[in-house]
Amino acid sequence: MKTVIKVKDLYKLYRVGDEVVHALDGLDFQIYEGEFCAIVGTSGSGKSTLLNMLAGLEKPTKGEVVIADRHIEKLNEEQLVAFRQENIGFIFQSFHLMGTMNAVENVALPLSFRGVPRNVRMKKADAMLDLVKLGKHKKHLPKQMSGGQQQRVGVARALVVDPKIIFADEPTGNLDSHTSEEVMSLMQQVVREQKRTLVMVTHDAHLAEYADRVFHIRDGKILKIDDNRIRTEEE
Ligand SMILES: Nc1ncnc2c1ncn2[C@@H]1O[C@H](COP(=O)(O)OP(=O)(O)OP(=O)(O)O)[C@@H](O)[C@H]1O
Repeated sequence: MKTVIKVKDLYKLYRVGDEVVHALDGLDFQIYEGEFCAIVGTSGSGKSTLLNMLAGLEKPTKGEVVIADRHIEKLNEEQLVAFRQENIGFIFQSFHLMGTMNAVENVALPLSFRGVPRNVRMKKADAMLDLVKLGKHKKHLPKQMSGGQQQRVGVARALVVDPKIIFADEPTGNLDSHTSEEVMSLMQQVVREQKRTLVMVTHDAHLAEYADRVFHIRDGKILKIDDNRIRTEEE
């Protein structure tokens, strides 16, 4: 199996007044190509800090984050922007869709930042919306769609740039439990079909069951890593 993300001896400390918070307290792990990994923990356990380190949004205090053979912690801002554009798709809790653009236009947006011609953009966005089963809602504005449909647009938008890795931060945090399950199973399916690597952060241990592997994090440390694939095979 090919390693896509390698985290080595990772620390992030924050100083708050006289106190030092160990947000990440010595993490070591690898994520392999094609895996769906969930990082699970309660509020304040360090999930968002970890995702920020992986995406290069913050610098670690110590340690290494190697993604697709690049040392993320050593890149400057300009290199990081280029790296993210080339390798990473994001799915956000609050969808982050443009209210004045319809579904296809929203999905096509990341391609316009890369200078892809309009007809190619629209064709790709169209295909992605079919993939997330929103074929009938292509011309709908975000406000004309349900929360679950809006997040499916978010999933399509993350995939449209052919990213090696997708990061999702509480992607179903604003959805009811039934819709959350639908979005999770869609993400699971497209990640498998398209052989993407997906790293999702959630506080919900039940939703984490959709992942291939579950990293349990507490006080900035990994307590254990569960492999759901082994269990599924045994069942
Ligand atoms: N910028 C910061 N300055 C100081 N402390 C911080 C900062 N960011 C995070 N922390 C602290 O680091 C720890 C981990 O925070 P983090 O946001 O990663 O947790 P989380 O698991 O994502 O929580 P939640 O589920 O509530 O978002 C917490 O104790 C938090 O208070």
